[in-house]
Amino acid sequence: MTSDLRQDLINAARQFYQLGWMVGTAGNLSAKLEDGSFWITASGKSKGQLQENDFVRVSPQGEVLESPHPQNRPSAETSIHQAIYSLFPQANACYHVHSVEANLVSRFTEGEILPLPPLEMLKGLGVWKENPEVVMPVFKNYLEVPRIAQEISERFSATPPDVPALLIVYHGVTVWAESTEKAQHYIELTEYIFRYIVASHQLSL
Ligand SMILES: CSC[C@@H](O)[C@@H](O)C(=O)COP(=O)(O)O
Ligand SMILES: [Zn+2]
Repeated sequence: MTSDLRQDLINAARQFYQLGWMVGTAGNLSAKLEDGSFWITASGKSKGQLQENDFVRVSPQGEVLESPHPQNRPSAETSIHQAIYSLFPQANACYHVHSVEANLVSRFTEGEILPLPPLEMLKGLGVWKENPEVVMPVFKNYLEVPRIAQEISERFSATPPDVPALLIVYHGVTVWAESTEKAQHYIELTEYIFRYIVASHQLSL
């Protein structure tokens, strides 16, 4: 069971790496187990060639429970995954990638939000509305990652997001879902929406 989930993360990371969304060790992926602990990519690993021992299993509080290599450290952004699993108990996977488009759309944010175009693809993110007017929450990219996690916890506790995704400005997107398969879809969908936004600005639409 645990090894299956890591295999899902390995396969997703390889695909995202090939798409240019996890180059130079960027990004981190995690999947939650039934006891609430989660496997997360160890910090600084090449995401195109992960192996099962390139992960760390951490508790919901962030303690390392299992580390197949003694030198493995949990992702530097583990606190964001912890915040997401704590805020959304139904989430079983949390994926974070860095695409060029996520950084380009950072230019089109309006304070704490990125307005999303009313695309059919939003249905894939759970938005079942005609001509939806929804936004993606945007967070500042503090050097101290726990500070980003704290702001995510505070804002989402007060106001649940329209979509299961958030953008850290000039950094990348994070999505969460009930399964690793859905988290992969959500990354593909958010990246599609980012490409659309970038293209529409290029066309001055
Ligand atoms: C290419 S550096 C990117 C990191 O600073 C970070 O943002 C990231 O996504 C990967 O950190 P990691 O600690 O490997 O999970
Ligand atoms: Zn990152």
